[in-house]
Amino acid sequence: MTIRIFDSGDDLALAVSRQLASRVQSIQLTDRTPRLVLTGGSIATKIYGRLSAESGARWSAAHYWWGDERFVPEGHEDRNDRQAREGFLDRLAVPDEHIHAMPALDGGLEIAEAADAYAAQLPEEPFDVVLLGVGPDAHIASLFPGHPQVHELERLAVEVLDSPKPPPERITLTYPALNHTRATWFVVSGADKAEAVAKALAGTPIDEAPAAGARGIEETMWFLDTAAASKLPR
Ligand SMILES: O=C1O[C@H](COP(=O)(O)O)[C@@H](O)[C@H](O)[C@H]1O
Repeated sequence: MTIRIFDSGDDLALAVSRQLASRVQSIQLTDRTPRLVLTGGSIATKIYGRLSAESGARWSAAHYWWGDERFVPEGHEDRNDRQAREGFLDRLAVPDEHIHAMPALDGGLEIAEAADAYAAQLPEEPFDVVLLGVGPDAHIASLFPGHPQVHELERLAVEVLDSPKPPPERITLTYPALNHTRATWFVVSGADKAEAVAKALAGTPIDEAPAAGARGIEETMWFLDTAAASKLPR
């Protein structure tokens, strides 16, 4: 596991955008298609805004999934896919068939069916990078402390009906899907996340700190700003 600490959220976002571009580029140099899992959340907006066409990565040739999504109508401002489309997918001309968005409330499926439909769309091969924001309660994706979804080992995507953070209805990947990845990159900014980061890195049980349960097969990186890192032991 690697921890990188930056002076500010802006510095963190720039570093993650550069490292992601370089990872995508090196995968493409081996003639593989990069498979990336996106996150919602505040720092993700900054990262997406810094992804650029000049970086050397062919963003339009990569494929994108989500770690979680809010079960609201398509195009709703709470949708994590809208955030990513506005942040970079539209700007960098990523074709629709590469964007594997989770089903929406108005998509014609009940939420549990929608979760199963999404699970069926996941690749068999591992993801290349799973990006994860972390909430102040140490949640990742929509795996919340004390909620049964953290113990799901069979289904790859599940419904959440009572998210403590609005909106209440969501779909989330579970650990078996999130951890089927070469690399896991946590991206965390702000003093309100400091305790969550400290708990996760101390190996607190997943029931209390879901972030403690995510890891990549080859690499687990924590990108923190100094505020988010402020409760780590020296
Ligand atoms: O609700 C969510 O929250 C987390 C963290 O968001 P943040 O704004 O506190 O950084 C995010 O990772 C997740 O994708 C999202 O749906």
